[in-house]
Amino acid sequence: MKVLQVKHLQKVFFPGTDNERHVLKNINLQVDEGDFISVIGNNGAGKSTLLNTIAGTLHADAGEIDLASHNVSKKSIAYRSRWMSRVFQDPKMGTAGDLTVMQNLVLAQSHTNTINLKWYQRKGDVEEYQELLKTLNMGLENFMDTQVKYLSGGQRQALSLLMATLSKPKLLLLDEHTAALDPKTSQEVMKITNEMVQREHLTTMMITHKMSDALKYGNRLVMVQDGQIKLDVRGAEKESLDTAQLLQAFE
Ligand SMILES: Nc1ncnc2c1ncn2[C@@H]1O[C@H](COP(=O)(O)OP(=O)(O)OP(=O)(O)O)[C@@H](O)[C@H]1O
Repeated sequence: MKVLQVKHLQKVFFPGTDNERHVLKNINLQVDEGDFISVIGNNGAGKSTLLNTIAGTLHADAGEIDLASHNVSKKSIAYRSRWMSRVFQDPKMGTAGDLTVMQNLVLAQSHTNTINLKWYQRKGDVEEYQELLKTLNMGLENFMDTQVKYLSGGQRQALSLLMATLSKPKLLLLDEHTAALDPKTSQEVMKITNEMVQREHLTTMMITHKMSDALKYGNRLVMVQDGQIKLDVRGAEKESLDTAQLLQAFE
């Protein structure tokens, strides 16, 4: 079953001026349920613009976006977020620094349920959240009442991931979500990401500049180049790719 269908998507920045730039040129992409897609490409290729138009941060100039069988092309970010979650490069973007770990989790949950911050302070619920945090293996279950601004970047990004997936989104968008972390933490967060995606069967699009991660994780790899999809491989074909072949595909 398809989760996302992008049809003839186009985005032009500064149209009609000397700076006119066609950043998305007739992009067509179908994302099936359970796909875990690594999205790679040169700086300025259009990867983030593609994610931004899917998420609704930017509106496309032409084309159509169907998400969970709804035409969302002209819909707001809020409307699309019924089915979609996003984690950004900056760990600060996905969490509220002045709120505690617990309060952040409650807030994330309240996007789908009508609950309030107090309601979820009951013992049973605290334990439920602690169990969830334990799955991250970052010791966050011991910091339930700590303000998130005091966490490390890796802990904060792992929490962002958990918050983004609490509502069991149909589509998870990861926009270079490990790029701001040190190499070791980046690998830890990548491992957590993969475990979460597999456990929850999350359909995922992940932008990364790390060729090794793009090859290692996911069932599918999409390369964006100059606003177009240059490469779209999956399954055994993806498995057989190596870094040298990928680098060759870059122009
Ligand atoms: N809001 C915007 N207004 C004007 N130009 C933009 C805007 N967003 C992106 N661009 C331009 O569109 C082009 C593609 O940018 P985009 O961020 O999508 O590339 P990318 O593939 O994600 O690159 P990177 O790997 O460097 O993040 C770039 O030339 C960028 O300067």
